[in-house]
Amino acid sequence: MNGAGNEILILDLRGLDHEVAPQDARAIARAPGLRFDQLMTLHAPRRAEDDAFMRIYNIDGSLSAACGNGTRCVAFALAREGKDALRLETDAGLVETWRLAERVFAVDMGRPGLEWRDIPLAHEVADTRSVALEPPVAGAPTHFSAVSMGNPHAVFFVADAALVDLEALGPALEHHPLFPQRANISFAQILARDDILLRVWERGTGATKACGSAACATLVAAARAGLTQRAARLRLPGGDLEIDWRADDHVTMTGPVEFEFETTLDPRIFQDVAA
Ligand SMILES: N[C@@H](CCC[C@H](N)C(=O)O)C(=O)O
Repeated sequence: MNGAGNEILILDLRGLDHEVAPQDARAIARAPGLRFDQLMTLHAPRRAEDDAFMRIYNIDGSLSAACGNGTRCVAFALAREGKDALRLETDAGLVETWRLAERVFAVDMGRPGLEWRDIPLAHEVADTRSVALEPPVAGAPTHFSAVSMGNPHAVFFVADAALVDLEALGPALEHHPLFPQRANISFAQILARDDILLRVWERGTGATKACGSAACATLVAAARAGLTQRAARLRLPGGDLEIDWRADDHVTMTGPVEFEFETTLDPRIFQDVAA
């Protein structure tokens, strides 16, 4: 499936007692015809009130605790079972989803983490709204805003997002010593007080057409800096997301999903990797 162009592979393990190891996620990422930005595994719920537990893997096999676009894709997959509103548990806690139209879903992404330990950053900073990039990275802005949406985000405000060399700056910033758990890197251009252009380098995956949690983190960072209102359209290369930082401090993300194809996994993809 894809959510605003962010490519998501959902592996439904609800009937099985099986965990996907990082090397399995990497093997699936390399299997012919199975490209993804994130692999979402669905598991039986651990609490009676939830619909499923889900894990989120990047291309490099690393785990994330949040994936906004993937969560909308899971919501669409489970809507085929007649559930238009869901409670999904992740390693970061509960996310709730609801359907607004045939292929449009909203996700309550929870409260942003704004303390330096929440992100986490490598050392204490007084104000996560403007963190000095030390040591500096050639070609990158000198300051960024740090936000956790359950996963770590660094948001750089730039005058022209199209001019950013994402392939060069993305890896250097993802692995910057300020981020002990690495970070998702966003370059945001403010178009209006309710309109933001965004390009994202995702931790563990690379440049993607969209990143829902980055869109949420960017809106929070922009509103904290007084650059926008608390609700805005985020324009990403793969499509638009509507983000609302609500008065109760939760962030709601709304956007499209597309179903691409369904298949079963050929176990030989794991043997190939072992060999
Ligand atoms: N594409 C996702 C974010 C996926 C996780 C991220 N790469 C991380 O490691 O935190 C989204 O839509 O939020």
